[in-house]
Amino acid sequence: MQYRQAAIEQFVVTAQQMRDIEGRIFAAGIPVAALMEKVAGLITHRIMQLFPISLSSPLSSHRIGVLVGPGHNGGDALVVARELHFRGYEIYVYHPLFKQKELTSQHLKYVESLGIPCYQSVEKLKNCDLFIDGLFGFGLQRAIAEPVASAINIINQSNKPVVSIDVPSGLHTDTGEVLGIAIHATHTLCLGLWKLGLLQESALEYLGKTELIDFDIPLADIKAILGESPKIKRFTTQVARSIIGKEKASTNSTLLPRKLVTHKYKEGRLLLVCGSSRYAGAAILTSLGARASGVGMLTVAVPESLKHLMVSKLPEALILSCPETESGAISQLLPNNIDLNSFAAIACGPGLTTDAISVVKQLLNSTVPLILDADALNILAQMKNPWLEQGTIDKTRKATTILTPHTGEFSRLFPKINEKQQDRIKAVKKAAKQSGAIVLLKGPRTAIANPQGEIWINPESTPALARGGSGDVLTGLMGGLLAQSISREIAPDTVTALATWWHSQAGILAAVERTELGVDAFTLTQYLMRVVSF
Ligand SMILES: NC(=O)C1=CN([C@@H]2O[C@H](COP(=O)(O)OP(=O)(O)OC[C@H]3O[C@@H](n4cnc5c(N)ncnc54)[C@H](O)[C@@H]3O)[C@@H](O)[C@H]2O)[C@H](O)CC1
Ligand SMILES: [K+]
Repeated sequence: MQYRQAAIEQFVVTAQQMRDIEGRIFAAGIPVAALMEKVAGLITHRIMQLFPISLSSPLSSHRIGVLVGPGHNGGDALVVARELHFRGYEIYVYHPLFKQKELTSQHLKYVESLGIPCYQSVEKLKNCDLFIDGLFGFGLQRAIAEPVASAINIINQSNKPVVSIDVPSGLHTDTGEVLGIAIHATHTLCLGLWKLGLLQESALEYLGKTELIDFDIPLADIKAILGESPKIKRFTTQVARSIIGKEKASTNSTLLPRKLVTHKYKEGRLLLVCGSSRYAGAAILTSLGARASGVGMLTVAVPESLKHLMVSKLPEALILSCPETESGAISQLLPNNIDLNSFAAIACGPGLTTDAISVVKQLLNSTVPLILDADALNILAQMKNPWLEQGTIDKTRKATTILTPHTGEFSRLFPKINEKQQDRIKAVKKAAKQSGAIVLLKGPRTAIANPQGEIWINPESTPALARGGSGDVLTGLMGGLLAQSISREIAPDTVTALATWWHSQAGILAAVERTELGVDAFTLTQYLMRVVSF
């Protein structure tokens, strides 16, 4: 059971893939009506848990308005309506005039025969305490028109809780965009497998709390459509656990478990290149992020004016003081006797300013796994070179390159890939293929793509992280994990996703304990240690 649950939670499907998977189980013999009964039974059970009839409050406080569309989403909703009716809830049905699918119209007929009031005007449901949205699921094909659009508007204005079945009606199942108007759900019960649209930024404000209702689709049928190793996956805590490995030390002192016999050079050598006299804090935050990763040896290259500050903040780190420009940026990367290729990984960018051009050029010519963030990305975007155009950055460098832009940096790096229009997941996939790098596109649902088209999505985060400095912490943390992963043979895109997961879990934990206002970047670095003992 454990294994199934962990696997199921990772999968992500488009509407077509869901249709194909369900087509297989129907072809294998389960009647559509039987599956609908099973699914709707699971939904009913969950709704009764979420909204129990408490004996103390009169039944009338459990008036439930059920919104029924013409397809099987509506069919689900009618079965739920019927079952809640038998369990004492007061049910009212709204079913706009549509040509209904056969099974749906049969269920409507039976619901009416039970004396459950069914209306074609949503006004009649205005005294309900709760709504169940069964208007459209993954069969939505076009923008929602009248009269359903007005009905949805009335429901949204009612400020009553709404439980959406499968997908909030009006959201595109794959891109998450709003087709005309969409239900603002307080809960979304996604059926069977997570729909891609629910992981898209544009959908987030419509979802409410999301959960998956597993209706026992055989794994073989899922893999027959998605493949043995699906291209798009959710990076869940179970995935993090599986990467960290069962042999985790019980002390959980580091995220990547260590052998009893080890030494600092075996736990990774990381070089950070960051900071400027204008942005000294970025160098500190990046270094604190790296420290939290448990990396064995940390070297930080900063402009000479920051050396003493950095030594005082990070006594354990080797601080390299570099010559600086008039503006206080690093002008020359390192004293000659430092071999860049002696590091397991390099991370560069936070607080660099765009004056540090020669630094980025020098790092690009190293043959070491390299993370470029912040101003290193802006410098890369300004450079007239083939790095980003011919899918060559990894081949030219003969080492992994990881780019970690937020939306603004992304559009400067990849101006032709306008991720605002299309879905961000498609955009980051294109960018990775076009550049040959691993590309992480930051956001409330950060997506990480490798050049082979495989994508990790971070399914859980917190608005508390939308603050200056939290990206610097991520860069340091990611660099530290990358440096340690080389000896553990964990793929760099997986390490990137692991760092993202760790960073957001720390943010979530900090927000719970200190509210979303209490998660400044320095505090975040302190919570990173708290996550490992999960
Ligand atoms: N496939 C199954 O048997 C199961 C599906 N599950 C549930 O059913 C829906 C998917 O059902 P489907 O009938 O394919 O489509 P919808 O109910 O999502 O859409 C309704 C129907 O409406 C038409 N339509 C599309 N867009 C519009 C529009 N803008 N305006 C008016 N009408 C529109 C179109 O013809 C659609 O067919 C899935 O989400 C689940 O809820 C069960 O869970 C499992 C069995
Ligand atoms: K729905």
